[in-house]
Amino acid sequence: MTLFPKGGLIVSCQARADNPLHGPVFMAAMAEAAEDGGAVALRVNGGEDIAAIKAVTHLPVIGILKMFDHDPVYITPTTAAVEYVAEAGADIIAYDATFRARSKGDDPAEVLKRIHDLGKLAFADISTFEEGLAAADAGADFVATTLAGYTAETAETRTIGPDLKLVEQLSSRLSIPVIAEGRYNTPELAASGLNAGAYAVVVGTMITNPREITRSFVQGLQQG
Ligand SMILES: CC(=O)N[C@H](C=O)[C@@H](O)[C@H](O)[C@H](O)COP(=O)(O)O
Repeated sequence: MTLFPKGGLIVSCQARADNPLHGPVFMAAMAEAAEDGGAVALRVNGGEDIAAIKAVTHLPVIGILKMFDHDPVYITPTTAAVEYVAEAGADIIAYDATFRARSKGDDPAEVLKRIHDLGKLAFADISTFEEGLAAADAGADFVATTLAGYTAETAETRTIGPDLKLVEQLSSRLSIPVIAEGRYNTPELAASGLNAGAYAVVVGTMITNPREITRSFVQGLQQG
């Protein structure tokens, strides 16, 4: 069971507290725009935004709770976070499934179990091939390349664009859907994620973060 069709676009509607578009009113509008534009699912952070978005769209929501006080493992790092995201109405719950040591928070196996116990699908955010295999072995329903380039181990080898090689490696090995996520900043790159074998592609910044989109244009102009 996947809840959304193969080959589709998942739009991540997230805005941190320092972003002028922070808050459920703006995120719900983003979600409606994404649905109108043809997105097949949404990725959403926090209970308020998830509930607001579930009220205005029909799309399945991949919910997360970012807890930066649990850094470096901040994406839904506890079973309590899973309960909160489920309660808010998420259909699928994404969690950090990297091998990183956790000073706080729960073991990823416990987080995964809680997601399934609550009747939700588990979306494993990983940064390496080995983490992807381990997450699939553990019973995750999706494996996503979300954290490739964002962990201490992968920062040095971070690609400027998306990590297509990782998508290719995981897709040729796993039978569960592999989701391409992270730095798919153009429609062409998103298509290349599917060509690399991804089931679907998540795009965030370049659709729902006008401040970053503006910065990329300004930079383009400065570079002439
Ligand atoms: C690393 C991390 O925390 N990624 C987050 C996960 O929820 C989001 O900040 C990203 O926007 C999302 O993964 C989509 O990626 P991009 O914005 O590159 O299209």
